[in-house]
Amino acid sequence: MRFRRPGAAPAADDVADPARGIELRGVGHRYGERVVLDGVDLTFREARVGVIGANGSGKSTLARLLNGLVVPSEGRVLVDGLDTRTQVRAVRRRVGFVFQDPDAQIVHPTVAEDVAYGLENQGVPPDERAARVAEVLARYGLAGHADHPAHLLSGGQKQLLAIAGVLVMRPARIVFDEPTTLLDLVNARRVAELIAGLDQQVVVVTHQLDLLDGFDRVLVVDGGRVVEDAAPGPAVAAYRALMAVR
Ligand SMILES: Nc1ncnc2c1ncn2[C@@H]1O[C@H](COP(=O)(O)OP(=O)(O)OP(=O)(O)O)[C@@H](O)[C@H]1O
Repeated sequence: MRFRRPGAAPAADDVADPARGIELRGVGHRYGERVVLDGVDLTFREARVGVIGANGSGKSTLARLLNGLVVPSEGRVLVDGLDTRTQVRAVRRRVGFVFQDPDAQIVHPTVAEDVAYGLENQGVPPDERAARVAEVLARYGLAGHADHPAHLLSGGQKQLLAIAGVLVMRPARIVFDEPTTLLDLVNARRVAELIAGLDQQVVVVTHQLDLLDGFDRVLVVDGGRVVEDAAPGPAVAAYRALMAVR
């Protein structure tokens, strides 16, 4: 039970409103002088959102804005009403992020330690931690690898481990930045099936267009702007048309 002094400011999570989803308001981003996103106004409430576009169009930057890995040079990004600029810790608890390269995410010597790391950071007690780690490793076929050195896993297993490390934190939303790019067809299909089965809201940046089958909404980014925002069929057609004239 938590007590609050009358009139005291509420804790960040107390004011979060999950019905608001993820909002980008008047967002622009520059790296130095270079403008990489401009005039982006979006609200994501759908369960499955895809982001596609040419290399360098700004997709990863857009993805990184969603959990505060990048703070916009202009405008605001709100997650359930929480501002990524001022409430980044609360935002990160709500939005997990899976990188293209799992080596960027795997930091601990063994598989189980790696998955436990975030929970430890959040002060989850050891018994609960062990149970949650065991559950998530079993779910993603890594139970037999719990004590193995993480860096010796195959590329596909590493990606599953990186995803397990995010899922064990139970975020309400997960952003995947090109999660299948480094994987062979079998592992890419496994990751696609895993994504399809998640209860969370999912935003996926990808060049693998069939990953978007069944998605609710797909954005096409070009030159730092969202140039199409539609169902997968029309969005992919717009992207193909755009690429055909280059
Ligand atoms: N940290 C950074 N510092 C400077 N420039 C950057 C940085 N990150 C990205 N950029 C530049 O911003 C632009 C957009 O990059 P971003 O990674 O968002 O594109 P992308 O659409 O995800 O590309 P890809 O499909 O190749 O992964 C690119 O020109 C890139 O070189």
